[in-house]
Amino acid sequence: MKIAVIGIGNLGSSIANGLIKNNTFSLYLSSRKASSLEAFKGVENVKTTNDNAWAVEQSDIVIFALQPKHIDKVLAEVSGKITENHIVISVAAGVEIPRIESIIGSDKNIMRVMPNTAISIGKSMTCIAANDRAQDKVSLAQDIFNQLGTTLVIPEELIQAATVICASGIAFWMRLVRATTQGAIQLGFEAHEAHQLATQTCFGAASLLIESGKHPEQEIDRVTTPSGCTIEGLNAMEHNGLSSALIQGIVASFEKINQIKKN
Ligand SMILES: NC(=O)C1=CN([C@@H]2O[C@H](COP(=O)(O)OP(=O)(O)OC[C@H]3O[C@@H](n4cnc5c(N)ncnc54)[C@H](OP(=O)(O)O)[C@@H]3O)[C@@H](O)[C@H]2O)C=CC1
Ligand SMILES: O=C(O)[C@@H]1CCC=N1
Repeated sequence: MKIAVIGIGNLGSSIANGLIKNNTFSLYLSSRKASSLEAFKGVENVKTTNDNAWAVEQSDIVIFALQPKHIDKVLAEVSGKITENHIVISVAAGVEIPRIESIIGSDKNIMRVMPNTAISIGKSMTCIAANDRAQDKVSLAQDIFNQLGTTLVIPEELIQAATVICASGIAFWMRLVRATTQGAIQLGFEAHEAHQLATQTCFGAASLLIESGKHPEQEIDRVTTPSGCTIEGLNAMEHNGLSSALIQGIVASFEKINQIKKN
């Protein structure tokens, strides 16, 4: 399978790194600046270029990892090279399938895929939506992205919400980890120890929920000793608006992505 990634920035490089670790794909990485491609020079099964059209011509699947403000121009530039056999994947936040179809044609296989930066280590939560033409190609996309984490196929209307929860979500969880680290340092741990305690506890909490399939409150009930320190801490956090702040942040992020969609 030959995969082109157009735009080797934060997400494009994460996708490339995930695909390289997998070691079953031939990759064509295209970006404007030589510095964006430097880290991939000489890597086995990887070709780098600043010629987007060439990368499209070489590949079966093309992933456009461009900012919303750049994607229309690049799609128009390579449109003539996109065939009915290509699978065109956009990860651009807020850029809807009809907008892509209006540039390259609705007779093309088009998907909006929303991974997160954990794709670089094969741990992405990736949501996938496809246009009518590409419905029979969705399982192929799932096969690829399942090798880079976990996938969920969703209707396109939910991709904006998935972007907030899964893609922006990485930043939200990082901030919670950082705050926990700051708390641990205040309680007496060295910074590196605090980081280890926070990240491993976060990992343990997520793993417990994934492996048990339980609701978070069931696991919380097992930790909260009556009159104990956990419920004291949880209630203080809620009095200060922890759940409310998170939900408001998610909604604010969703409102913003819907503005990007209109631009
Ligand atoms: N970052 C994230 O976690 C996530 C991002 N997204 C979406 O992915 C997209 C990319 O985001 P992100 O990686 O953060 O953005 P970046 O700005 O880091 O990367 C975009 C890259 O596109 C390249 N580029 C711009 N114009 C061209 C062109 N004409 N030809 C080839 N390459 C070009 C730039 O490369 P150069 O530097 O070489 O000029 C730049 O590095 C956005 O639409 C974003 O909404 C979605 C989910 C998660
Ligand atoms: O912040 C953004 O707009 C992009 C989309 C999700 C993650 N990064």
